[in-house]
Formats: sequence, structure tokens, C-alpha cells
Amino acid sequence: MNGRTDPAGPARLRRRRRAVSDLGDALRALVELATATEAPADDLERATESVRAAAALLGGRVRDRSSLPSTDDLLDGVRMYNPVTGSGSALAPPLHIEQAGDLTIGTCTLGLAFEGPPSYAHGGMSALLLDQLLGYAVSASGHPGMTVRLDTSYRAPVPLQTPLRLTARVTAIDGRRVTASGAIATAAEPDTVLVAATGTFVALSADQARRLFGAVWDSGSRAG
Ligand SMILES: CCCCCCCCCC(=O)SCCNC(=O)CCNC(=O)[C@H](O)C(C)(C)COP(=O)(O)OP(=O)(O)OC[C@H]1O[C@@H](n2cnc3c(N)ncnc32)[C@H](O)[C@@H]1OP(=O)(O)O
Repeated sequence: MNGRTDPAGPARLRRRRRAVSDLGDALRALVELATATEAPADDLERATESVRAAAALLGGRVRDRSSLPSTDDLLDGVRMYNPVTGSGSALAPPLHIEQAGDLTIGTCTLGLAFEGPPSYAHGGMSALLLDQLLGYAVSASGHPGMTVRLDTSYRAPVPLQTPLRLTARVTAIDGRRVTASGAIATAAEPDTVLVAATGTFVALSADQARRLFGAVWDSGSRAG
């Protein structure tokens, strides 16, 4: 039973989503502090024990890859563990996305956990952020698809601990293929492109969607 069929479900679902987000906040703070810390070994050892105890608590009941998280709703676009935008993900900055007309705008600040070259973001992180933002723009255009190509041009390093502004828009729709372009800049200098990307996205046929995601959908409808 889930939030759609259980009368007490909506309140339970809201509470669980809030708890997932709060845990995500705590985990992100933990990951950042575990990266930034210069605490003595004694404190690291004590922290390790506490983290292992917390992991044991979470491990009591887990899902596998063929099950959707009970907090998620694909039709409403709720993906709480998305590693870029998910409020429940320890890996996500998280990137906040909004749509303004045909422009998709993302904002985030990357901490030390995302460091590549000293004091700057890892290049793979920039590609990850842009893949997500371009994918969102493509989806918002009404032609969702999967990334088949992502060309990334690194023009200047992306500073950590600095508010960032990302933008993306769809530039072409050609049958099943949609092209989108985007960029990363700092919020302070939004016109100076640090990283630019162009992505190609391909819409799935019904057969492809069933082949790739059928098991997950089946488990979702069994649960709901
Ligand atoms: C609100 C929600 C926001 C969501 C944001 C999500 C962002 C994140 C997105 C992702 O990370 S998706 C995960 C990474 N991507 C993948 O795992 C996709 C892997 N690729 C595939 O599974 C297959 O390529 C796919 C099922 C998508 C398509 O297979 P097909 O066999 O149908 O493709 P096909 O080879 O027939 O090509 C279809 C069209 O795309 C073109 N194409 C394919 N690969 C290409 C490529 N690499 N570069 C350029 N064009 C390409 C190809 O030329 C052709 O163009 P035409 O229709 O004009 O003939």
C-alpha cells in the first residue's frame, strides 16, 4: 500500500519525504565536513563508529534496482534520490532547476567534496550538472529522451564554494532527436561561460521504454 491507496497515505508520504530530505541535508553536511575536516584521528575514529551505526539503522529494509523508491512519483517528476537534483541524495549538490519560458535555469554551490583541480570543481561534475540541466530542458520542451551524446567544452575552471548559475535551452528538434545547449557560469558573472555543452537526446520508442524500464514500472504498479 502507498500514498495513493492508503487513506492515511498522503500524510505518511509527506512525512517520509520530509524525513528523506532532512536525512539528505544531514548526509550532504556530513560528506562536506568529512572532506573539509582536519580533526584528529581520535575524532575520525569516533565519527566512523557513529556513521556505521547510522548505516546499520538504514540497512534494515532496502530496495533493489528493480523497485522505485516509495517516496518517488515518476508522473509528477518526483525523484528524491537523483544524484544531481535529489533532496534525499548525499551525492547531489543539489542543483535547483526552474523553467523561465524556453530557458532552463539551474543554481547550486559546489563544496569541497566536488574538488578536481585544487579549489575548483572536478570536470566530470560539470558534465553531470549539464547533462541533467540539458535533459530537463529537453523534457520541458515536451520531447523527453535519453542522452546519446554530450559534448563539453571546458573554457575556465569552475570555482568551489561559489554560487553558480547554469542555463540551457533546446536548439533543435529533428524527429526522435532533440539537441540542447547549455553553460555554467558564476552567479556573480553570469555572462562569462566557464563550461559549455551541447547534448543530443533521443526519444524512446514504446518497445525500448518497456525493454529498459518495464521491470521498474511493473514493480511500481504492483506497489500502487
Ligand atoms: C524532468 C526530467 C529530467 C531528466 C533529466 C535526465 C538527465 C539525465 C539523462 C541521462 O543521463 S540518460 C542516461 C545516459 N544515456 C543512456 O544510457 C542512453 C544509452 N543509449 C541507448 O540506450 C540508445 O542509444 C537509445 C535507446 C537511446 C536509442 O537507441 P536506438 O537504437 O533507437 O537509436 P538509433 O541508433 O536508432 O538512433 C536514433 C537517432 O539518434 C541518433 N543518434 C544515436 N546515437 C547518437 C550519438 N551518439 N550522437 C548523435 N546522434 C545519435 C541516430 O543517428 C538516430 O538519428 P535519426 O533518427 O535521425 O536516424
